[in-house]
Amino acid sequence: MPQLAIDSACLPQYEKLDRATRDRLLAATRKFRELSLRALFAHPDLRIRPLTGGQDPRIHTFRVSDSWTGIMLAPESGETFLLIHLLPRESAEEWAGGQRHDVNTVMGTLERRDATALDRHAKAPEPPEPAADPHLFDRVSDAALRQLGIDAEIIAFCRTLTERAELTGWAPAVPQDQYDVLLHLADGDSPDRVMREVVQPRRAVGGGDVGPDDYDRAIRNTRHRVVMVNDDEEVEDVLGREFDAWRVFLHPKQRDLAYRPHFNGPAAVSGGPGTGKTVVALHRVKHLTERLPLDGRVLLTSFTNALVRALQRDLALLLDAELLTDVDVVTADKLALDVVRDEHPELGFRSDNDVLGMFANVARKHGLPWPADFLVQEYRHVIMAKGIATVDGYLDPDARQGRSTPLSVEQRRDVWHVVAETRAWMRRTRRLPTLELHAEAARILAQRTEKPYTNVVVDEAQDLHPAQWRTLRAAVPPGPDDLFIAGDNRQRIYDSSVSFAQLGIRIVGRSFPLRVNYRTTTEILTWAGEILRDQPVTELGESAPEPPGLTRSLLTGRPPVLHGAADRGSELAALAAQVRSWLDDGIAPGDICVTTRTRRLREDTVAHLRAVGLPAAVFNPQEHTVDDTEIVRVTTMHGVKGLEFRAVAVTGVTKDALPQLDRVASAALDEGQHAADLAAQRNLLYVACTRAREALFVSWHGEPSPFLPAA
Ligand SMILES: Nc1ncnc2c1ncn2[C@@H]1O[C@H](COP(=O)(O)OP(=O)(O)OP(=O)(O)O)[C@@H](O)[C@H]1O
Repeated sequence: MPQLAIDSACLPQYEKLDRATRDRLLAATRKFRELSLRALFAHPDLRIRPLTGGQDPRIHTFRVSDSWTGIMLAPESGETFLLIHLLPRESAEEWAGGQRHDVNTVMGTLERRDATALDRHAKAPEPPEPAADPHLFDRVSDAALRQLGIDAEIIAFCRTLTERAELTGWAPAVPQDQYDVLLHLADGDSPDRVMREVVQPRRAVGGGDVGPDDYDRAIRNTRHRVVMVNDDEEVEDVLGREFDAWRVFLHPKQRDLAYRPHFNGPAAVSGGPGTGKTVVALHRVKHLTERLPLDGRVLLTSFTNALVRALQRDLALLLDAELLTDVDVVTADKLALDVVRDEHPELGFRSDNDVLGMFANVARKHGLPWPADFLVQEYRHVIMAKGIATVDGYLDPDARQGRSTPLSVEQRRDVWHVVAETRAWMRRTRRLPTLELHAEAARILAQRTEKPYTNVVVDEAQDLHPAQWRTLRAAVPPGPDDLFIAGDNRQRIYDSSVSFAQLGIRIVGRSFPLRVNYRTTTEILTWAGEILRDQPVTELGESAPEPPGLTRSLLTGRPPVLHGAADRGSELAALAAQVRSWLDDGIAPGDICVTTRTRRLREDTVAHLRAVGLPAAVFNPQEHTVDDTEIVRVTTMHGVKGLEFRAVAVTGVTKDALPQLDRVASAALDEGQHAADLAAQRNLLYVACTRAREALFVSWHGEPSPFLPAA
């Protein structure tokens, strides 16, 4: 019986069909699965026709409705039909006539090219050019290109290119996997690296070569663009999910990481914004849950309540209801609170502001010279970060490694005294701040022989404090697949720095980068990348620099709009005009997000937008979900962490606000902390700007922030 596969190019087209046409398409796809080849080709309604004079004899068209045509690859010998595209009748034949499909025998994938356009290019007379002009791929030999799966036609084509932009302009015509190889080479990656990162992950499952005529196997191996469907439900499920393509079409590297049978210990996935780390984490949960022992449980955790709720929603799209019950999706803080409350139900929660006040009180009582800020930092970044439990531990010469303010032994004794007294006070009053809850949770979990989880998957890992990591580490027995960690140090916006090795999380040899951005246009990503110019990026959980490598987007669009206003009133007026213009362009209010530097400005901005008749509301990621489509959300820059919107306005990027110096430790107090706090604020601007999918508006009043890229 024939099999049916669907190319991802059909998804956005399906969105354009009305209900009746969708039903007709569904009925047609049923016939492709159920009828014999003879009956199919003779079917009067379907009117399957080969193209006359097309580039690819396997391409056929069929009738979906009077106005829509389906385009199908019907292999001569094989069993598998591939639905390639859905197009309005008047444009279908012209498009289909130019396309050709070939098996890439090196990667084992099925690729499509615009053969007519490439022919035309090959036959065009060479423009006169100076002989010495370098070509884009001069440094790569034909033999190396062949090994990377570039075929003769594309080798000849790429030898004519002199600039990257020429290559990207040809993206729709060049076979998709070969295009990816060429883009990596154009960005300076070595052939060895391209082999490792692009070619190998695409190679056929089960190994071995895929022959040039083995269309069936190539179709099955092209899982990043093609999905096999077995029944009506699956067809509808795939086609009706343009915005959830991540559920079905994983990048080969994403699939490799998510569905690798086992990692022999903790594994980490890093990569710039929008590279699909969350997507990989979700698929990893699917993989782990499907293999869970009878009494096993999986924990999926992220940073804020809003992110946790978004993960719950997305996981429900990926997992059967039965499997979902084996997964807890909660923040690390909620886990710690539950573990502690289990043993001490009476314990309450204490805010960080409260902690600052307590330190100030105790220091004053003892007449000590340090400001409360300094004591809180010593408590947070030394004592709690390193898990120091005794004065001797604190007096150890290595304890304060990385802190730049020297303290004599006597001074350390004084600091320890203040910290110990404050902590005792917290316990006496039965109200603990987050870090204390984690210390207690980790202690309780360490004593338990039965750990609550079989596997722990962590998203947005870059901002967790070592105390939070200790809870997560203690929640799962060490061993294969214990921790799967996704994060990006470019997006670290809080002040914690973490050494996985010191926390007993050994990821050496199991740390993998993702490099394709699926969210943001090249224009926005490139501009935002300049915010981090000269700022070295370290590897997740380590102090070593991240290996070099570009994050690239395959999307293109308009450059960011930058607006400098004379005063706050004019800035707000420009913001309102921008939001209105996005709404006029058909962007739904819920697809628009405005960020501000502080909470006070957030409230103020909402009030202004409402006053001019725009549907705006405050978004607080600890309280709200991200599903409301009726309002423009206004949130702080911290509040957009991990989220994305079609259009984002980043406001108040003013010299006095970024960096906000009252949130930066003074260099006199601790130089290292000063630099780390500044870096976190620079990252904050980067995070806010990289939430935009299509449109980014950045504004300030008075002098612009020094973090902004030079005009
Ligand atoms: N294979 C894929 N196919 C289609 N869309 C994808 C794929 N992978 C990721 N995406 C989409 O790209 C966007 C970014 O993905 P995701 O949120 O997982 O990235 P991230 O690396 O976690 O981002 P960030 O670090 O910026 O929070 C999402 O809209 C996601 O659905």
